[in-house]
Amino acid sequence: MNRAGRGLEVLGEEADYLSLIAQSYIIMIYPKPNCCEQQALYGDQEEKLVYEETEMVIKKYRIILLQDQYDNPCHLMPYLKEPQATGLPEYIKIVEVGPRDGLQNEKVIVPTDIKIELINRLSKTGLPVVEATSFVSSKWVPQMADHKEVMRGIERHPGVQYPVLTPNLQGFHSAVAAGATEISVFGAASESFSKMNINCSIEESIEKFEEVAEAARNMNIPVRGYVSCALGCPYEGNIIPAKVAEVSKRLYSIGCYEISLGDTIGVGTPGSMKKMLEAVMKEIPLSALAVHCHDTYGQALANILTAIQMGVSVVDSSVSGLGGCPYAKGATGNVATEDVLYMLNGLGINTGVNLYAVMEAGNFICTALNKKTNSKVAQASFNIGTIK
Ligand SMILES: CC(C)(COP(=O)([O-])OP(=O)([O-])OC[C@H]1O[C@@H](n2cnc3c(N)ncnc32)[C@H](O)[C@@H]1OP(=O)([O-])[O-])[C@@H](O)C(=O)NCCC(=O)NCCSC(=O)C[C@@](C)(O)CC(=O)[O-]
Repeated sequence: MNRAGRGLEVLGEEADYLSLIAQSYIIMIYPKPNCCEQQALYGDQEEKLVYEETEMVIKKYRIILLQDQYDNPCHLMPYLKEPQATGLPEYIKIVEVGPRDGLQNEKVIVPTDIKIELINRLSKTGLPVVEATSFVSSKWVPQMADHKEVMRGIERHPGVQYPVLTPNLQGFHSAVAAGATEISVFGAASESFSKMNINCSIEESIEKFEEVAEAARNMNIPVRGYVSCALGCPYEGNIIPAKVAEVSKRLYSIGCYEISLGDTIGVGTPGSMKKMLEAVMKEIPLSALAVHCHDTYGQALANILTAIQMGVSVVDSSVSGLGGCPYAKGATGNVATEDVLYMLNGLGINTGVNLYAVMEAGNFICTALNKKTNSKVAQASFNIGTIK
């Protein structure tokens, strides 16, 4: 069977797509990946063949066939529709941060097997990135002390990246030894927050990140960079957009392929998001920007919409809206992945993620933590009985 040929037919016809499913292959369409995703995905010769044959014909997407990866292929259907002419990005990459940012703030230590099961469930939803844990000091963040066991215990799905936080070389080496293939450094646009969070000034932090980035580059490990307090700081209040732009530029210049702008305490509004992004976009290509919103003041979705209207196409979110930062008092959860997906689905924007499967993963972790979901979408779905 010419699998590549069938893949091309599928783009035009849903019927062909379904017949492909019937042959137990599932088609996934991604925007063109960065090189690291390619490495992860193209270990298999057949997949490589598919890529090479289809890329000539389809400019915007690449196609990969994965055998029986998902229980429910229906979530892939929206890929097949023509994107709406809204001026918004056609595809948005969702970076799921629940297992790290979501759980790091839980007061009671979450058993390692629950963390692993959560990551495994999220991996089956079509999410391209699931941030797994952080290699930080267990004295500072006891909840992440089982980072090695988590990294060793998870099932790695093709096409899914599992980045981990590493504040310094010590964390980097432990992460690599535990099998990490992507890492994130995390700085801040606020001196006070930097000191409270990672016990050093912004300048000192960038020196440490530079060492990490160099070590990572030597091992072909991609590095993502966070800039916390991009829209406000729990200690200093307002942060000027120029400072966010300056720190973002530094992180980009040391080799971070993506800069995630964190509204750490969820104080931003569409107005401040716009001003901050305008400043950052002068220094960094739009394609390298992500937004990471907390929902403390209920502004997260509005802020994300503002960012995507400005062309940002990477959004961090956390299943069930779990989260907070141990060094940002009062910060509530991250924006819920379910709510972001619901909004993006409504805008006709592809994410490749199955909302229903994410809600089920959310139900799993909320049951394990004995807490109610913070996702409005999951709450509404439970209320009307679409999930038991
Ligand atoms: C950064 C450090 C480690 C500096 O901590 P330090 O105390 O300044 O480090 P140190 O170099 O002086 O070493 C002191 C001890 O820490 C150990 N140590 C040193 N480094 C590591 C490491 N990597 N992993 C494990 N252990 C480490 C080191 O071995 C030593 O152990 P001891 O000899 O006392 O037994 C500390 O401040 C820390 O762990 N902070 C935690 C920060 C954190 O995880 N914050 C939450 C994540 S950031 C966030 O949530 C925001 C974000 C990303 O989501 C975006 C947003 O919303 O804005």
